[in-house]
Amino acid sequence: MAKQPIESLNATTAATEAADLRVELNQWRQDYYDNDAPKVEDDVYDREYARLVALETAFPTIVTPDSPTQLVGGTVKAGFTKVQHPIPMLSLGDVFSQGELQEFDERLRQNVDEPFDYNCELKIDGLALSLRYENGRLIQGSTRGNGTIGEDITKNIMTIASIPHQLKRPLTVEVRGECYMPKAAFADLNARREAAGEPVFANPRNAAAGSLRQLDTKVTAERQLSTFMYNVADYAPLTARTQSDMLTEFADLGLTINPDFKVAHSMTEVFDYIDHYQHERPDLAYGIDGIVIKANPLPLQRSLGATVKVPRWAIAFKFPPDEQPTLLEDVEWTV
Ligand SMILES: CC(C)(CNC(=O)c1ccc(Oc2ccccc2)cc1)c1ccc2c(N)nc(N)nc2n1
Repeated sequence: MAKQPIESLNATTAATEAADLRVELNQWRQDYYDNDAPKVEDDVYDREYARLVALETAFPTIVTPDSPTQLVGGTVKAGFTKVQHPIPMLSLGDVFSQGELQEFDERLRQNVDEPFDYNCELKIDGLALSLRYENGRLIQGSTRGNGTIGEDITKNIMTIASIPHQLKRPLTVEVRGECYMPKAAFADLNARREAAGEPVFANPRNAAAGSLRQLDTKVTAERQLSTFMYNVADYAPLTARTQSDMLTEFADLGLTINPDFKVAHSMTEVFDYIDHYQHERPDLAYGIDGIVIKANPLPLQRSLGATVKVPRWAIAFKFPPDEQPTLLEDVEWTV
C-alpha cells in the first residue's frame, strides 16, 4: 500500500501507522538478531525502519520505549550467560545516498570548530563482538545483545585463530569488532550441509552468527570464523590519537584489523573510497554491506560522544543488497 506523505498525516494517523511498523520491524529484528535467520532482505527492513524514524521525527510524542528506533541489536539466547557491557556496544546510524552522507558531514561540522579528517573503513557483514583484555590477557568475549547486555561467548571466541589470547602489551582494554565468515568458508559449509541433507545458511552473516552463538564450542571451532577489530570503548590505555593510528596500534598489539582503511581529507575522497569498494565488493574475500566513516581524531570522538544507540562521530553508508554474480570460473562447465 502506498504510504501517505508524512505532511498529510496527524499525530493519530502517524501513531497508528507507527504501531503497525513496530510490530513488523520487531518481529523481523527477532528473526535477524535472535534466530540468526532473517525473513526479509536488509533493504526491505531498512526502508520500513527509515519510515518509522521519519514518523517519530515528525511526531516525537508517538515514540514508545519498545520502538526499534530506541533499541540496539537483539536479546540473549537461552543457554548463554549474560554479560553486562561496562561501556555500551553501540550501533551505527545508516545513510543510503551520497546526499545523505553530505548532510551528515555538514551537520557534524556545524558542531565542531576545528577542521578534522574522516577515517573510511569497510563495514563487514558479520556480527558485532566485544573482547575484554586484562593486563594483556583475553578474559572474555561477548556479543552485542541489546547493547548493554550481551551473551558470554568466551569459550567460542577462544577457538578463532585471528583473536590473540595475549596482547603484545599488558593492556586492560575493551576492544570492539566484527566476527565474520569468509565467502569461501561459507560456500564450503553450505556444500557440506547440503550434502548431509541439512538446511543451508542464507548468507555468510547468518552463518557467522549461527556459528558464534553456538552452545557447542566444537561446532564453532570448525566454522573458519575470523574477525576485524575496529574500536575501543575506553580509549585510555592506547597511545593513538586518531582512529587510523588506533587501527595500526591494534595490529601492533596482535589484533586483526581490516587493512583497507583510508584517511579522507574531503568528502570527495570519501565518495571515491565508496565508489572504489562498491566495485571491489564482489572480489573481496568477505561480505561487506557498506562503508563506515568516522571522525579521525579520538579526542573529537570522545567529546562528541553518543546518543542512546549510536556515536555522533560515525555513520554507515549502506550498499544495496549483495547480488553476488557467480564468477564464471567458479562454474563447472559440462561438455
Ligand atoms: C563505531 C562503532 C559503533 C563501534 N564503537 C563502539 O561500539 C563504541 C562504544 C562506546 C564508545 O564510547 C562510549 C563510552 C561511554 C558511553 C557511550 C559511548 C565508543 C565506541 C562501530 C560499529 C560497527 C562497525 C562496523 N560494522 N564496521 C566498522 N568498520 N566500524 C564499526 N564501528
